[in-house]
Amino acid sequence: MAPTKTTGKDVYSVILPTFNERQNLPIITWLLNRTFSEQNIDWELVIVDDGSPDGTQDVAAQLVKLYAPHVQLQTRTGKLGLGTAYVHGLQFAKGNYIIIMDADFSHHPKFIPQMIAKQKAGNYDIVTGTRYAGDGGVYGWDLKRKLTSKGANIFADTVLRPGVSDLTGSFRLYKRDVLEKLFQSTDIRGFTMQMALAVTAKSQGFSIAEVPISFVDRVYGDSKLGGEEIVEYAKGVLQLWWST
Ligand SMILES: Nc1nc2c(ncn2[C@@H]2O[C@H](COP(=O)(O)OP(=O)(O)O[C@H]3O[C@H](CO)[C@@H](O)[C@H](O)[C@@H]3O)[C@@H](O)[C@H]2O)c(=O)[nH]1
Repeated sequence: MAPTKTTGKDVYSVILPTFNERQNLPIITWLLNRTFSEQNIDWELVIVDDGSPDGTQDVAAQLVKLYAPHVQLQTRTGKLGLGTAYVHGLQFAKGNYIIIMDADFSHHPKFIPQMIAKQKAGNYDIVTGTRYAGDGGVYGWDLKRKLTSKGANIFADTVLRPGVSDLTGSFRLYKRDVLEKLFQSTDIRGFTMQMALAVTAKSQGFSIAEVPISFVDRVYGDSKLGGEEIVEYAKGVLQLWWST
């Protein structure tokens, strides 16, 4: 892909929440470095680790040295959840654009230049990766997980009508000030937060563009999504329906 045109002052901060990602972290960091370097884009990586027992923080500390000054490690004690990890990471991020993604390659860095180009083309407030439009897709999930994800999107779309094809996906590019406003506007966190941020953004008039992505299930480690999160999600949809 041809290099993406940025203003020269733009800095992209990737916030990467990690819990037990020791095996994935070196490769995702290498891929991010390669992607941004090839495009000559100013970037940083903010790893937010919640005391992973598998030694993720030791690996991250090595990466901080190896990729200096691009990588920083922020730690919290105990597993405090995906949503609050983004909020925590944003306090330390220096970029005027924020990218949030997973550490396990389900979100491949190769889509980042397309997301940046899309944002620039329309000066969008948010660009979201979508598995459910264009040539986007999901690979490697069993039927139960596919139905859960699709069902969660259909449920929220039917109740809230936000016009975003992938409400639960978390591979997104935000203008920093927009993300800050959204964090202040909704207190919904956890896995439900992606949906809450998109719905709140739409209700506040922010523009959202989409880039189709291939979501590939993780090879190393386990998903942290459980029944509790699914119940929380349903509650979150109804809470937003009531409040918007
Ligand atoms: N710091 C921190 N990180 C966490 C925590 N829980 C999960 N993570 C990190 O958050 C990312 C996503 O977690 P997974 O457990 O791999 O998520 P998933 O089940 O594959 O869910 C994906 O799909 C969902 C539905 O489409 C998405 O909503 C979700 O954001 C994610 O993309 C990974 O980098 C993981 O290490 C936590 O409590 N704390």
